[in-house]
Amino acid sequence: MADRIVIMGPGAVGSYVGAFLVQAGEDDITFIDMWPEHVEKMRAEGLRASGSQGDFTVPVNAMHLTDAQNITEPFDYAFITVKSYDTEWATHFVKRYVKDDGAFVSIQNCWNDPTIANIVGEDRQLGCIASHIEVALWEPAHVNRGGAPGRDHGHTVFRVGEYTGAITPRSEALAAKLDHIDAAYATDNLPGERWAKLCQNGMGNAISAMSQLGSQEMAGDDRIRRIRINLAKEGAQVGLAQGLRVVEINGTPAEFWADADRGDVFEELDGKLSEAGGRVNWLASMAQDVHKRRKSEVDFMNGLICEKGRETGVATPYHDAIVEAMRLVDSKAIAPGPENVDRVVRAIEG
Ligand SMILES: CC(C)(CO)C(=O)C(=O)O
Repeated sequence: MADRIVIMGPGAVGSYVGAFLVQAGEDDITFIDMWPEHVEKMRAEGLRASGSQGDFTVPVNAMHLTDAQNITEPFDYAFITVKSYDTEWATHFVKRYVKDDGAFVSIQNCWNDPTIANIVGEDRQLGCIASHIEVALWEPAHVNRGGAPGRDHGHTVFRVGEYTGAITPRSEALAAKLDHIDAAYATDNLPGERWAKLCQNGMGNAISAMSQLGSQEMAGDDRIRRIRINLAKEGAQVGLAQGLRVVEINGTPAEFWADADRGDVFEELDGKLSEAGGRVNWLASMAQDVHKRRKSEVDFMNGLICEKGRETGVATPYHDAIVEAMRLVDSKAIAPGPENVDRVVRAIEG
């Protein structure tokens, strides 16, 4: 069925998803964004998607925030794709343009589903995890995917779940739309999926952001691998302590990460990480933000793991140190660079 979909805040993920949905030609897609040059260039030249899945440009309907007042026909879906710290106002802003029975889909990192559900109602909220999509918007109107397509190696990238839990015709229909881009499924386990992605981001994004090292450089550095294993261990322990059905984190069960203090488990995880540099030396989204001198999502990512750790009585010293260092980067008190890895090591290990 053709739906009217608005993509609210098309950064890298929103632009990538939107470009493919426009190309698929089944739905009517509108982009609303706060970056004037992005909107202007999309209007003038179309939206280009390049990288591991080919290179194409599609004409798109792109609007500045100030144009939205002219929207007359309400949308069936709003895909919320802004950074976490913009979720609240962006949801309020777009809500008036969505049908009363329309739905809101968080295609974001972190765990913004409760924030959106509080604004629109639980029964109108869905979350979509984009697992290992690896996309970047380095210039207006051009999104690039560095990561290998998940479908090629049995990995499901898009996981769509209702806030209220059960798989529904709506979550299945959305998964079918996203399956045009890469492998997708509907899930009845949004919190467990979210937490696994949070751990995946929590173990990589901030360390990449503060050091400005890419995925291959991080895979080749034994200190960074040790930090990352401990970050994943803490994240997995906190997720399991909350009673979540945490799905695999980077292809490995959460219980295994949680057990990383055992020497043999640590060795196995270390071996896996040393081989997981990826197809290109990729900068995680938080590293892209720091590079662009934008605010990071650290409080919504590692900060959330610390907060839930305190609630469940699980110690999170690595995440605490990461949050502290990233706040210094965010406030420009320290510059990003590889020396910040030593700062984190010193803060934890003395
Ligand atoms: C895990 C990773 C690095 C790729 O999907 C990501 O989600 C991000 O860059 O935020």
